Amino acid sequence: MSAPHTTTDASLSATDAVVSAPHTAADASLTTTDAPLTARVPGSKSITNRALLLAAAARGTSRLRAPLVSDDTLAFRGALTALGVRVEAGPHDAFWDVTGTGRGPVGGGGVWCADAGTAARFLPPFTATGRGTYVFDGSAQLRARPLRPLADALERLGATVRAEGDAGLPLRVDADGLRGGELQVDGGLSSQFLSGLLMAGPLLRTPLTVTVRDLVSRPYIDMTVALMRRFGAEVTEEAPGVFRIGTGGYTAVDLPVEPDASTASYFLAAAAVTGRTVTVPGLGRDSLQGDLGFVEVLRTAGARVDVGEDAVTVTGTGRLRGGFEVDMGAISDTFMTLAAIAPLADAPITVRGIGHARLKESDRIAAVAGNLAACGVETETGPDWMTVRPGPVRPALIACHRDHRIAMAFSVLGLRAPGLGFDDPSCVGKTFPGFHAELRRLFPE
Ligand SMILES: O=C(O)C1=C[C@@H](OP(=O)(O)O)[C@@H](O)[C@H](O)C1
Ligand SMILES: C=C(OP(=O)(O)O)C(=O)O
Repeated sequence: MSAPHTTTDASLSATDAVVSAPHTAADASLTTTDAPLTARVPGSKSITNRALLLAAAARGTSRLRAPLVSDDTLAFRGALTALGVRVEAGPHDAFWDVTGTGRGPVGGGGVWCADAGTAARFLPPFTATGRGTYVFDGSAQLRARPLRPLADALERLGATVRAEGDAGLPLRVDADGLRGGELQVDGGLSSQFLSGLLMAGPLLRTPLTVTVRDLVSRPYIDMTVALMRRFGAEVTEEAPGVFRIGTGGYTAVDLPVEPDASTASYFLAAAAVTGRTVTVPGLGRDSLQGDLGFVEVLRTAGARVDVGEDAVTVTGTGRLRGGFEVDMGAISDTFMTLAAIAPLADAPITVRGIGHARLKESDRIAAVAGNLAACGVETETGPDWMTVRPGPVRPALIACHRDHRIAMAFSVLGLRAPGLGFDDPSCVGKTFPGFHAELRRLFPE
């Protein structure tokens, strides 16, 4: 399997799905003559939290350079610390040194996951490879998110798991190591179940073969496999969706963390709607993050896009083209970035394949539709799609639903639509506490 080039895969699926793109009005008031901007985008949440886990499971001390420092990664780090893993931060969090034991944790205890889906889905399999009783819990928001397919899979590998909530958390894991063998897992609600099981694989007593059905968010699995290999694991995809993992464990590494591609989507979309040029350094064509494929959607919408070796640049062309449909199932964290700016386009835009986005920090289809309605924008929605019609955007109070991406996506719309307020702007801290300051630095009022 050629793991690292997920960006290309995601971008192909984004552009392939385009069915039509007729164009009409351009906004002549926008120009591209202003100075190019460079966005300071912090580290990838998904890479930081995977690297924390893999380093905790590895033999030796790993150095994670430029990790993301945000609510989600601090929750993940705190949970590992509670499990007895040593994490030492360098000056200004320039790096985190993580000392692993080469096996699962022992001793048991409570594990607080806060709002972090990655903590709730990656840490139970890790603890199950160790010994002791672990009780996982998190915020009311995280308690509402599904965990059952993961709990069932861990039971089949020999753990005793009790899910106390309707969906998942609180979750109790009685651990005494896991056996390998053949395992089937359903990936239709979230890819994170499979990522958690794959990462636990090298710590199992015998080799594991996992077959996944109905997988959403596939690029995150490619990221998981690529990082497992970086930490020395033997993992192969023997047939599409069939993964075999050897029992050789992990070895410590020195790992630079890329800037977060989902976070970059807001600044790149800002370029598209303002007619400016925005570059994000450190995100290039070899990125591990499928969400970089969002730029192909911006290209379809009329922006100029350059994905270079070590940077991505988007230039707005003064018009946002609509009149297309796009499947964003592989990169669903970025669908709100598109949907929030879609009223500015010259024709309707339809996003498909995003049913699983209803199971995140909020029901994201409903949250976007509700906020666009408050702005006087027409939408239509279905179980896994939404259409946004162009039209004037009136001032409104955006309901963030404690969802960082709702706040960030609608902030981009706010660059072109005056009078948007936010009921909970600080919820951006889940992945980028400095988001509003950075957007204001680049686009002063
Ligand atoms: O594995 C990961 O790091 C993630 C996978 C995705 O979730 P789903 O697989 O539930 O879509 C994504 O939405 C989330 O922000 C991070
Ligand atoms: C879905 C998200 O987070 P998680 O699943 O990691 O909580 C997200 O960051 O958009």
